[in-house]
Amino acid sequence: MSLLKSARRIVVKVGSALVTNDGRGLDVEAIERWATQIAELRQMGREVLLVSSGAVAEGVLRLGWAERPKRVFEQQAAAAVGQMGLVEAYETHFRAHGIMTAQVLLTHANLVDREQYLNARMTLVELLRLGIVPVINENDTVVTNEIKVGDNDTLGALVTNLVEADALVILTDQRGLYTADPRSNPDAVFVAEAKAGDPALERMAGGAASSLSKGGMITKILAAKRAARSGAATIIASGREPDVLVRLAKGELIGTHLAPSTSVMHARKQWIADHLRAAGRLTLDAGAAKAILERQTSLLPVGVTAVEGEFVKGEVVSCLDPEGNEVARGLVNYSSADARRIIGCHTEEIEARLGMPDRPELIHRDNMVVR
Ligand SMILES: Nc1ncnc2c1ncn2[C@@H]1O[C@H](COP(=O)(O)OP(=O)(O)O)[C@@H](O)[C@H]1O
Ligand SMILES: N[C@@H](CCC(=O)OP(=O)(O)O)C(=O)O
Repeated sequence: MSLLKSARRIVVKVGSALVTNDGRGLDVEAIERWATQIAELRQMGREVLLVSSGAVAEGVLRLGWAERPKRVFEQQAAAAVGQMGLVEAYETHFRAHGIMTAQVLLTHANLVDREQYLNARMTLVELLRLGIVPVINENDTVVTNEIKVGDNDTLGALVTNLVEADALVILTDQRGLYTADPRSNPDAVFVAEAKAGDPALERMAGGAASSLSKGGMITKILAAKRAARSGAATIIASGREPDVLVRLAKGELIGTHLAPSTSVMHARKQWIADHLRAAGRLTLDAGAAKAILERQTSLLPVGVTAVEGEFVKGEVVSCLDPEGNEVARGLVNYSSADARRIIGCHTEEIEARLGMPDRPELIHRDNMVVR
């Protein structure tokens, strides 16, 4: 049975190629169809948030450029132009069903700052309570390559976790996941059901098919793995399949269904796991890495052999085993300068090194997510 049948709160993500009719211009008929389907979902008692790509692709078209520009400031200009087209189209077509839309542009920085994260969550939940469909995109105009989420499959998963949605539906230009990219492998076999997070899926999925899109199938598979941590199911399906959302919600099996595992991460730990970049890195000795992996213990300074990067207390840092593999991430109790002074120390030596008593752990287990 479709994983959407019992989902009450749903994030729907639509990709650039779909939204812009393969780069020919905003596909207003497709937008009209999705609005009609989402209106019907709402009548079925479901809450829907829409994550829409297409700002850059539409902007490129409106500006008369031949292809997606390489330079960041040109992409940002295109996004600002194209986003106008997106919101206008969504607002018009949802209004025809008596539904208001709200534009929400998010950045990675908004989602890692705890206060902004909680604010974004409250705002989105309030919009849903008011019966509004939030239309979400990355705020491309203000983010640079280094600090952006980068693709809307990942943004869709972050939003799913943020609002604790039950399901993420990724609509794209393929039926779903195949064992290899069907464009270049005619023998590829369709995958109807799998477990989100299964590493075999990552080996099947390739990159984006055209310069219009960013992610490809791999970001969709990784998005499913990310969304599964908060217990959400992911469905990858064709946005061109007639009535796809409504049929899924009624229980029909369409597309690839990726079920979450049964263990769900606590919301606060989820927020830590959804930091896409760590502010610094701690290298652990073999004993500390093992204790964290096997017993989920706190990280004490005595088990750390090196500190890389500059960070302040409370930032997210990555913990590496002696071979350099990430074993955990967590909120650090010390700045990088203080951490460098106490690594290798036993707890009773910390006070002497720093001149004052402080927390015994570098990262407390409650603030740590084991990979
Ligand atoms: N294993 C796979 N199964 C299906 N599609 C794949 C696979 N590997 C790569 N792809 C490609 O991913 C594309 C969809 O991703 P993308 O172009 O980023 O779309 P969107 O704009 O919807 O995010 C497909 O058109 C397909 O060519
Ligand atoms: N924020 C960008 C998203 C680009 C993107 O992720 O595209 P896609 O891989 O088609 O979902 C835009 O609106 O153009």
